[in-house]
Amino acid sequence: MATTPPPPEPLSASGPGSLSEPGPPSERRTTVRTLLRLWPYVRPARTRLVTAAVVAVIASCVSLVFPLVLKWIVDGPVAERDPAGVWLGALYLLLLGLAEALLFGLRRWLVARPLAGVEAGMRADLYRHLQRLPVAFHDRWPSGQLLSRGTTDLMLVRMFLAFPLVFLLANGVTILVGVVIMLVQDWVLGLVILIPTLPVAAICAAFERRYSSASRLAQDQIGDLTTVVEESVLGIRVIKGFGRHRSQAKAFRKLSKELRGTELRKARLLAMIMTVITTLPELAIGGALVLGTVRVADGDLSAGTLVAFLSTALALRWPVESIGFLLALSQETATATQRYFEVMDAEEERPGPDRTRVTVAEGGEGLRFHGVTFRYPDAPPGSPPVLDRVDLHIRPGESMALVGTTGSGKTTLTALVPRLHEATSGRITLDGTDITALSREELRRRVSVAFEEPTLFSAEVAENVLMGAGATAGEGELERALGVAQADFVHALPQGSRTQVGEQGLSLSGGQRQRLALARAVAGRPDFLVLDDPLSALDVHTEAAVEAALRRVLVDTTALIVAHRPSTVLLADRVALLSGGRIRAVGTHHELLRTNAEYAHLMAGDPVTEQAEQEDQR
Ligand SMILES: Nc1ncnc2c1ncn2[C@@H]1O[C@H](COP(=O)(O)OP(=O)(O)OP(=O)(O)O)[C@@H](O)[C@H]1O
Repeated sequence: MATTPPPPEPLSASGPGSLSEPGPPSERRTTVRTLLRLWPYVRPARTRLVTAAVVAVIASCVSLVFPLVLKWIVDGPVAERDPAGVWLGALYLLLLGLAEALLFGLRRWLVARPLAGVEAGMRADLYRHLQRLPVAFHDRWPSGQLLSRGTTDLMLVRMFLAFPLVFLLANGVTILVGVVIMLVQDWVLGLVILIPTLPVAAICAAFERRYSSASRLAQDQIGDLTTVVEESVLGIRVIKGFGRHRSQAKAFRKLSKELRGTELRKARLLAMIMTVITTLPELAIGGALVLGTVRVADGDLSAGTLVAFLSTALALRWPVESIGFLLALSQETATATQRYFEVMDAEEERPGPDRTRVTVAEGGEGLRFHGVTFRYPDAPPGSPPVLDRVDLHIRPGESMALVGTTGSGKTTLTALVPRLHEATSGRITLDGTDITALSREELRRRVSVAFEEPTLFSAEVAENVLMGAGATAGEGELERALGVAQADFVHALPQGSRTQVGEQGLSLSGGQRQRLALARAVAGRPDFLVLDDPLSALDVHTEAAVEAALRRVLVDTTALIVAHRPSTVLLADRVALLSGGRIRAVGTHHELLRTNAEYAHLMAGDPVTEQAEQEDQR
């Protein structure tokens, strides 16, 4: 069975985001390696990115030429009182300024379009991958965590590629070139400027570790906040119905406050590193200024050299000061990348043997469970399996109702047929062929499902229904499916079957949505139909009409129908009782009523059952 790594503990302050614990060394080492995983996405944009980096380096280095022109003006035309020379110097400075501005503009233009493509490509891959991940993965991951990975995290990645990555390189080269220029101009003053290098490097390393933890926590908290917002919007009826605005708002405020706390912690760390990075070099520049002035007074140094030296040092202020900010953004991007790949690394559903297509023998032996055991991957260790060596045979063309108490595992059993979950052990066969030997495409073509909680997509009614049929299905199939599901109300909608149904079909009633989900299940004329209590939201008259139509459909379809109400049970040829993880009895409704006390108890109190019992007694 496919296993996926569990999601990080998003809300736990003692989880991977805790500032007090910088994380294991292996985790820290992976920062650069994590960023390198972006390479396949960045590859197509590499030429433009490299050109942009070169342009940024040239633009930064142009800023270092200003002090050299200044030195030339001070030691030359100014010392020689030559106004024409001063004007010429001013012209050089103007041209340099223009060149610098143009180069920065060019850099922006170079990266904007390809990086939007990188972000879009990564998002498309994430969406594609999410569609292929097993249901067990989606059971475990909160939707907000997935949403935030596909939005905020990817935006951070794009911003990093457009700005910090290029500037880390450009500013690094500028600092190196500037230091060399200063050392060449005067090595003593150059060494004074270099004094803060070691303490700044040590403080940067400590900052990086702490900031990494804080940014992980903040990004996970954004995911949790997104989950709460999403649940509140989807569950707005429950919230209003139960008057839970205040408690829901309180829960939101709590999470929001925690996120604010983490963001403030990040801001404090950033303020600390910015203070250090600004103060220590400023002190060194101050020291160099005092020493330089004394040496100019002693005649050991020309005034022009001191002006050029200090102008170079001042030109390096932005590249040096930006390091804290750039490191912070790099850390946030490493975290975003890590979060992105946590999802991308999760194992997809095994596709099944697509190439060696297995065809199911016609007129075979129906749907069969052979000693099927199932345990949810996240079930507590030692807990009994939900299904324990289930044996069940549904003959070809037969419809079998599955009954059992709430939580007995009916939904779980039905989910195994279309392989929404994989059986832990045992086999399920369709007309004698193991379902794991069929390609997913083939399996889902032959087996149709309708769930108790019907999900409709933001699309036309017709699109929602024909989703269950082949690509060539048209009006005929649509009308037939709507007829079977007794969904005539569709024709009364403003645009008939072309009416858009709202988000999750919320503009329709529960019963209307169930009927559309049922229509979707029968639209493709499947050989095997799995229905998880599909009529629960219908009134008795509509249910009776749907049942009559379904009975006609079920004549040549092998069906497994989860049922709670005897009226649904009566739709089936036979009934299977699921209890304690096993099939305890199989027979007709009336047989089981007579012979199985548990079944009789389960159905007790229902008018249909009571009527059947009275008939039996007569
Ligand atoms: N994703 C899951 N992870 C872990 N346990 C689960 C998961 N889904 C269901 N369960 C557990 O499996 C058991 C069977 O659930 P299932 O939904 O199959 O029951 P059911 O018979 O269909 O119930 P109902 O009649 O109420 O719909 C329950 O104890 C439930 O808590």
